[in-house]
Amino acid sequence: MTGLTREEAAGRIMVALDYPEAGAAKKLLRDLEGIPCYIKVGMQLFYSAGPAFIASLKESGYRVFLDLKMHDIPNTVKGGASSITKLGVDMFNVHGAGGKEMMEAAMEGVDAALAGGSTGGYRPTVIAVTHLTSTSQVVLNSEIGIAGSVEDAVIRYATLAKSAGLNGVVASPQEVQLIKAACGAEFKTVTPGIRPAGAALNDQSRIMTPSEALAQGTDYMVIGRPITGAADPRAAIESIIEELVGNE
Ligand SMILES: O=C(O)c1cc(=O)[nH]c(=O)n1[C@@H]1O[C@H](COP(=O)(O)O)[C@@H](O)[C@H]1O
Repeated sequence: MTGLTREEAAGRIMVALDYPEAGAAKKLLRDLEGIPCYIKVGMQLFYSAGPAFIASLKESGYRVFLDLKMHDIPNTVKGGASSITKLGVDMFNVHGAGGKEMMEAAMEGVDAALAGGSTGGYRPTVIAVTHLTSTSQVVLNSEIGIAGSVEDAVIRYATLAKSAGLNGVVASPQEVQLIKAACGAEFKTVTPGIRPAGAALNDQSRIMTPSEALAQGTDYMVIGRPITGAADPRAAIESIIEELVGNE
């Protein structure tokens, strides 16, 4: 196997900008200047800073994953997907729990936006959340009421997402190999629940270290607090890149 270059390693990292407003997020971006990572904007920042912040990220040349986890009736998700596509993001997500028709509607929304021509024909990668990485086996069975293993439940959503025409899923790195086996190597895996050795778990449950996740074959690892909560965020991401370099 060939090792990753520093640039390739950085490109596998999606930094989660979980901040209350644009100013704090921009400070982090200044700290990370020159590192070619992917940027994830979630609901906290998007509900506050909105499309203007996405536009500023794109103008700065970042690849952007807009993580709004849509989960609604098909018609509403179709409209949401259309609006998101017009923002020109590189990736967005829906909840697999919305079902196949809802996921198909998301793809129709993308097509409708592209047909309108407002994105210059750029097609975003659409992925489905399987089971949140904060969900443990016990919570899945006892609280949510889904019987069986987390792995089986994740694979069910992944195969459903694939059959709906989506490009991949969000899951824990612990399920990557099963997803690739069930859905093919080209089906993207985006994995939060990444914790460098010794880092605080916070509210995550199904976790792995960056190098363990890479060894599973994950395409992208979403990392928030281990970088954004560090005293020196640039040193934190550099140390993760270092861990990944040469390790594919
Ligand atoms: O869709 C996501 O990005 C997501 C799905 C999931 O199952 N678990 C999960 O943690 N996330 C997101 O990934 C990020 C993880 O952040 P940290 O736990 O701070 O590394 C957060 O922005 C979450 O919203």
